[in-house]
Amino acid sequence: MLTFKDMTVRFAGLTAVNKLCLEVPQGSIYSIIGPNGAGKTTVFNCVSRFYQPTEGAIEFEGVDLLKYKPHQIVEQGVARSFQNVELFAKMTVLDNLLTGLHPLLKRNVFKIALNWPSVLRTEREARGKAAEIMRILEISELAHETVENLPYGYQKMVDIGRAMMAEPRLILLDEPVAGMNASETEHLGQLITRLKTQMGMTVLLIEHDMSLVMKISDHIAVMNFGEKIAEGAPAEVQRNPVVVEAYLGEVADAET
Ligand SMILES: Nc1ncnc2c1ncn2[C@@H]1O[C@H](COP(=O)(O)OP(=O)(O)OP(=O)(O)O)[C@@H](O)[C@H]1O
Repeated sequence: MLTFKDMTVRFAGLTAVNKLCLEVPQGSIYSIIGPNGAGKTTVFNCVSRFYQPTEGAIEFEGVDLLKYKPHQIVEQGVARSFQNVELFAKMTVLDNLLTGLHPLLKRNVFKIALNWPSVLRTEREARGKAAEIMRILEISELAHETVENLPYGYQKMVDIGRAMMAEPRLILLDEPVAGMNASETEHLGQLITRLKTQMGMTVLLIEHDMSLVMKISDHIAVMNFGEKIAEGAPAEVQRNPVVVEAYLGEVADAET
């Protein structure tokens, strides 16, 4: 579904990502792990088109993704959550979710000007969709709460809910459980699995919580210093000595 072909990203003298090749299969939870500064978020920023790779290609469903601008990506079926929650803090949960549709609605501006009943229908449908997503996230009772008043774990949920609003076929989640406690992590892990199994989305995940990654991923790519150093199913990656040395050493030691 998503293919990286020899993608390199350089910032001045620094090579953040070096000749990366990845193939993300449709319908999978595909995780990218690696130490801080390995290049994971840079990969996301290329997919969401905030960064332009220096070399190489990204294809989504066989189409060159690099020809699109950031605001066109949602229309192509790709949405993302952010490492640091980036919501409208003074707005309600419901209104934040509705902003997730904004990139899709924008192009209908003439329709909006000329056809008021259809706009009302669109708004009704949008609210219906937001209600459905809040139900899935189990945050319906928070619909009219101002986001800045919510605990961090709930803000993360809203951030993901906003990405879900566009019904993407591919959703990028950047450290979704960072800052969450164990039960919030468990809950969100189940939700991420449901994005795949019930909603048919493909999930590209960056996450430092190794027990979550090992539990929910179908496939894991490991990066270090901008390079892919290993990939495979969770069990394969977990026992790969190169990975253990680069990243999982402490986790493996702790578990044995
Ligand atoms: N806009 C930028 N300008 C210059 N350097 C950058 C930029 N974005 C990222 N980098 C550098 O690229 C490297 C990879 O950073 P990146 O954020 O992709 O790593 P990461 O694996 O996501 O790390 P973390 O797990 O800490 O989020 C780092 O050395 C970082 O400082």
